[in-house]
This record gives sequence, structure tokens and C-alpha cells, in this order.
Amino acid sequence: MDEFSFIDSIMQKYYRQSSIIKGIGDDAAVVRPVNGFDMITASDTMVEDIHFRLATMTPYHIGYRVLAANISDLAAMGCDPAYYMVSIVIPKDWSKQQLQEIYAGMQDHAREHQMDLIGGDTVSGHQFVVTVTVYGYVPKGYARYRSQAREGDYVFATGYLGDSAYGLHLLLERGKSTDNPFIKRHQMPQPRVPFAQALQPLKRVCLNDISDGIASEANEIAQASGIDIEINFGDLPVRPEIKDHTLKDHKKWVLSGGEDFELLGTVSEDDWPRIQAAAEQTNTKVTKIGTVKPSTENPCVILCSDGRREKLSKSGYVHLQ
Ligand SMILES: Nc1ncnc2c1ncn2[C@@H]1O[C@H](COP(=O)(O)OP(=O)(O)OP(=O)(O)O)[C@@H](O)[C@H]1O
Ligand SMILES: Cc1ncc(C[n+]2csc(CCOP(=O)(O)O)c2C)c(N)n1
Ligand SMILES: [Mg+2]
Ligand SMILES: [Mg+2]
Ligand SMILES: [Mg+2]
Repeated sequence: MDEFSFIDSIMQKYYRQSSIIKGIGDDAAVVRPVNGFDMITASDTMVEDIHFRLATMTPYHIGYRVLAANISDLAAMGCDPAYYMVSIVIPKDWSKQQLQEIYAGMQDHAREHQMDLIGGDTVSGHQFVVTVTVYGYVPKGYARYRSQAREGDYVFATGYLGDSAYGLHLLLERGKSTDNPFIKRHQMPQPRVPFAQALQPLKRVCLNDISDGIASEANEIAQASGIDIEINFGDLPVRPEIKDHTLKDHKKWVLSGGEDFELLGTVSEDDWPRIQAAAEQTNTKVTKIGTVKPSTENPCVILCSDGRREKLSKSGYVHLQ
């Protein structure tokens, strides 16, 4: 199978998004911007031995997970997903079947969000790398920025924290298994698109998705908004199976394990009931985990735990260290 027959094999038979004028098949894709909406775009990459090993993910999971990481950034902007592009570097020892499974993972996840594959690039190389770029729409002026936190806001998180890191721990310790819920959370994360969409009528809500761990993402919000964030460790949504572990691992997974692809947000106290209503409407767990304080000198995150207050600095996975 050469590059061209491979592209033919992954092309969609039809597009779900009516704004696509030209998808795969020319020098570039053409979409007609939708009136009354701003277009949002984001890109995230997965590299073998950094984001996965063949011992932690099947090719299907790699496809599902790389699209999840991207869709999660769209959710964090409050946006409706629409299209995606895929650039892939394929080592010689990867089979045609493995490649098709990667695309099956992406296509199944794309279908859940009515997204269409509109282009990309295929090259051979020495290390497996896949980069996805996603596009979506948000009602004009309603993108959700990290800079939108304000003094007095409630800080909230969706879902549970630390599940994916615990799943990775189980995978590395025990090997592949399909029926463990933590492993499933690592391999097939579910971005919080319906919840973010349900928040669209709100005038202001600050959102960031949790890819590196809340220690990182809370600091990103503090810095972008010029405020301090206070988080109560005891209020963090953590499953009992994780709490049973030694405190050091448990704390690390919850605060800086990352890859949960939950949302961290802040909203005014007055709008908190609307967050709870959106959570109920979309069957999403949402927990108040802290509050936004006025900034002192340098915006920072304070973790309150057992009556002690400590500065929580950006931790988690950092590339180029
Ligand atoms: N190599 C790059 N060139 C241009 N812009 C970049 C590059 N890498 C990151 N960015 C931009 O920097 C900003 C932050 O990117 P970052 O990848 O940290 O966010 P994220 O996708 O939310 O986090 P994560 O990668 O952990 O999922 C985004 O605006 C992103 O587009
Ligand atoms: C085999 C294996 N080892 C370690 C990890 C952990 N890991 C890799 S990248 C990353 C942060 C998100 O990356 P990015 O910032 O690029 O989105 C994390 C937590 C993994 N998933 N698989
Ligand atoms: Mg990124
Ligand atoms: Mg993000
Ligand atoms: Mg991201």
C-alpha cells in the first residue's frame, strides 16, 4: 500500500458538516465560515515513547486518544467541534492494519461529535508521531479564555481527577487489560463537550482543560487572569480506589498526573446554579474545589490541606526539560 492508496482508504464517503466545500482531494481543504460564529482551532501531537507505548495503548486507542486531546481543547474554549486534520509519521515496521486501526479510533470518536476528517499529511520516518488539528465554532464573542477568572469566583472541576494517571500506573505495572475503568479512562478519555456546550448562554465562564494536571492548569488561569486561586485538597473529586494509595502517589496523580481531559473552570457565585444545571442536564459530575482571590504580587495557586496552606507550583509533564 503506497501513500495514495492509503489516503483513499481513510477518506470519508460523505461529510456531516454542510460548511465543507472541499474536503480531502485537493491541495487544501475549503470551508465556508458560518455566519455569527467565531472559528476555533487547536493542535496536539502524540509521540511513541512519550505519550504512549505499544504496551499502554493499541493503535485504536492512539487514534481515539489523540483526537480526545484535541477535542478537549475545543471544549475548553466552549466550542462545537466540526473538522479535523491528521498528519502522521509512520515507521517502516507499522503494518497497514495498525494504521487502519488508528484511523478507526479517530473515526469512531469523530462520529460521536459529528466531526469530519478534511485533510492531513502522510510521511514515513523513524519514530511514530501523529499530530491532529481540530476546528470548531463558538457563537461570536463567546470563546472561553483562561483570562476570564475574576475575584470571588467559584473554582470547579468536572469528573474525577487522577484516574488517567492511575490507569497508566496499572498499565505499566500489570500490563494491558481492557475491563479496568481507570485503564479505560487513560486509553479512551471523554472530553467534556456536552457540558461546555450547555454553558454557551453564560456571559462569562473561565475554562481550561486538564491535560497536564490541575497544578499546571490552575496556574495557567491564575497567570492569564492576574488573580490567585485557592484550592481545597479535601474537596478535589478523587475516587476511593486512588485515595487508598500512599499519599505521595495519590497526591501526584491527582494534582499533576494529567491526561484526564476534564475541565477546570471559574464562574461568578451568582452563576454557580447555572453550572449545576448544565451539569445535571448533561449528566456531568461537577465539584466546587476552591475560590478565586485577589492577586498579591505574583499570581499563584494556594493548596489548602489539613489546615495548612502551601503554594502549588506548575508541575506535571513538561517537554524540553
Ligand atoms: N510549536 C508551537 N508553535 C506555535 N504555537 C504553539 C506551539 N506549541 C504550542 N503553541 C501554542 O501555545 C499555547 C499553549 O499550548 P499548550 O500545548 O501548552 O496548550 P494545551 O494544548 O492546552 O496543553 P497540552 O499540550 O498539555 O494539551 C497554544 O496557543 C498553542 O497553540
Ligand atoms: C508511556 C507513557 N509514559 C508517560 C505518560 C505520561 N505523559 C506523557 S505526555 C503527558 C502530558 C500531556 O502531554 P502534552 O503536554 O503533550 O499534551 C503525560 C502525563 C504516558 N501517557 N505514557
Ligand atoms: Mg497543546
Ligand atoms: Mg488545553
Ligand atoms: Mg491540549
